[in-house]
Amino acid sequence: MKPTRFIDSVNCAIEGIIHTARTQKHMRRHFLAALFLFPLMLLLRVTETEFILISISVCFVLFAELMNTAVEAVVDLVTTEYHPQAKIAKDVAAGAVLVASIGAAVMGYLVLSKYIFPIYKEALGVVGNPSEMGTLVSLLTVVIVVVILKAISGTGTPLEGGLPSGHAAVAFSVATVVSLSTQNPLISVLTIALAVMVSHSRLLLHIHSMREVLLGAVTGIAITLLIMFLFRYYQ
Ligand SMILES: Nc1ncnc2c1ncn2[C@@H]1O[C@H](COP(=O)(O)OP(=O)(O)OP(=O)(O)O)[C@@H](O)[C@H]1O
Repeated sequence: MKPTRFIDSVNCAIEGIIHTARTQKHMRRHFLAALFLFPLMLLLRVTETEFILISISVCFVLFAELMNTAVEAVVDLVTTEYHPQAKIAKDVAAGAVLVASIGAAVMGYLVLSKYIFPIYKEALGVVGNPSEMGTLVSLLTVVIVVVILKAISGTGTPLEGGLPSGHAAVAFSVATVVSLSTQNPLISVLTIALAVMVSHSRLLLHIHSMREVLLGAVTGIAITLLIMFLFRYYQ
């Protein structure tokens, strides 16, 4: 039935949002990101203007996702068969979400990096610069531990597949070493982005599952930090 009262219209709008959150995993991720972001902004004591800028970016992403879901519903109503025009409509709507998300990520970076980077730099300083020997030993240890874990789990071959992902372990180990060597948060973020891309490629190639990649990343980071600590302690 068509709503006649204002309260009914608001109810319908909220139902639309709930439907989107229930059916679209991206919307749930956007909501989770927002849930994490708002307390973080309060914790970091961002200025009022910065709070407004990030809030607008977050609303814009949610808005784009709602529009994307509406376009998908209308297209599916018209046809569930493959149609080039249907593809264009859905792809353009998805493009809108992508543009809004990139905008929000850039805004988040510009605003939050100046609060987070000094804390991150301090954390890197706690572990300190790795020595050449420490770097070699940590990389070698990561490879050995990965092979042992693969043997224990009885999955994959030493160089491909299985638990954990060796590529993810080495990529994150290298990212950790580079982060500690440079003590530069921006370079650290960039190398971590590269490590994430290496790990993601293993998922795309269906060589590893998410669990294997995550365990690989944790193994790479944990072992590298441990070896760096040990070298610092005994030198
Ligand atoms: N009827 C169709 N005709 C042609 N291509 C289609 C059709 N339906 C979906 N597609 C293609 O599949 C993609 C995903 O569409 P789908 O309806 O599955 O949305 P979704 O999985 O919810 O995606 P999104 O991540 O964008 O929300 C579209 O971007 C489009 O390229």
